[in-house]
Amino acid sequence: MYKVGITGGIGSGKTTVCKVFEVLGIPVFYADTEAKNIMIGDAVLIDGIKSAFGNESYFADGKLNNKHIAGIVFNNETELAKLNALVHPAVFRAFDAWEAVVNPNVPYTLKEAALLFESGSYKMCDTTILVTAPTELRLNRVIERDNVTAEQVKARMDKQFSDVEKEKLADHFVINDEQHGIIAQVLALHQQFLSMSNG
Ligand SMILES: CC(C)(COP(=O)(O)OP(=O)(O)OC[C@H]1O[C@@H](n2cnc3c(N)ncnc32)[C@H](O)[C@@H]1O)[C@@H](O)C(=O)NCCC(=O)NCCS
Ligand SMILES: Nc1ncnc2c1ncn2[C@@H]1O[C@H](COP(=O)(O)OP(=O)(O)OP(=O)(O)O)[C@@H](O)[C@H]1O
Repeated sequence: MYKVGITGGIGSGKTTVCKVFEVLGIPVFYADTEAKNIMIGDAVLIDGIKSAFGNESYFADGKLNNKHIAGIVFNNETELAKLNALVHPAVFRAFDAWEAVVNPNVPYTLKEAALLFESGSYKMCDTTILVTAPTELRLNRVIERDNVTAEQVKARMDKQFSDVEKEKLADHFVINDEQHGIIAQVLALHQQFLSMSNG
């Protein structure tokens, strides 16, 4: 099945863009959401996370203490590498399992991942989309959405490839600023992917 990877820096709007593809009937695998599901469902991973970041990584009811983990990893490269090494292989496996049961009649699938390029998982996709927006707009979107500080968002931006680095690796682009509408851009890409997946 033809596989499209989609990524973009924090707050670029990749999830919002994926929702438009979903309206067109395209199944989307959300790697960030899946990562969170696995982190509360996989006993081996839970143990690994507790030994790396402490028992307070989980609340008594089993929910993930995102703030606790984020506070450690986004301020320390080594700790972030540790978390990525624990979580990313499990997400790759979850994607393979998802793909094996997806409706075989769909023309293509989308894999949404914040770290598509950083993790190397773009190499498993047939083509890629990069969603971009100016840094200031991304910052403001995330501050509003997550009720966090600019410094917290910048700490995550610093741990991701810059848009310049990502642009070198991406095949297609969606500009999600205040001047460009995303719907027309998605429709145009959809037409291209339909012809690619048929050919
Ligand atoms: C540290 C955690 C618990 C913080 O949870 P929180 O709810 O605050 O953030 P959430 O997961 O919704 O991510 C929001 C955004 O933060 C950025 N981000 C998340 N993880 C990472 C990472 N490992 N490196 C760089 N940026 C990241 C992305 O832009 C992402 O879209 C969580 O992000 C996590 O478990 N990350 C590790 C898994 C991962 O790498 N996920 C991303 C790709 S699979
Ligand atoms: N074109 C737009 N117009 C208005 N609001 C938007 C637009 N695109 C995204 N947003 C808003 O900006 C915020 C960030 O968008 P979204 O969650 O899609 O980004 P993301 O790239 O998936 O972020 P993250 O990397 O944090 O997961 C959301 O609250 C979303 O509703």
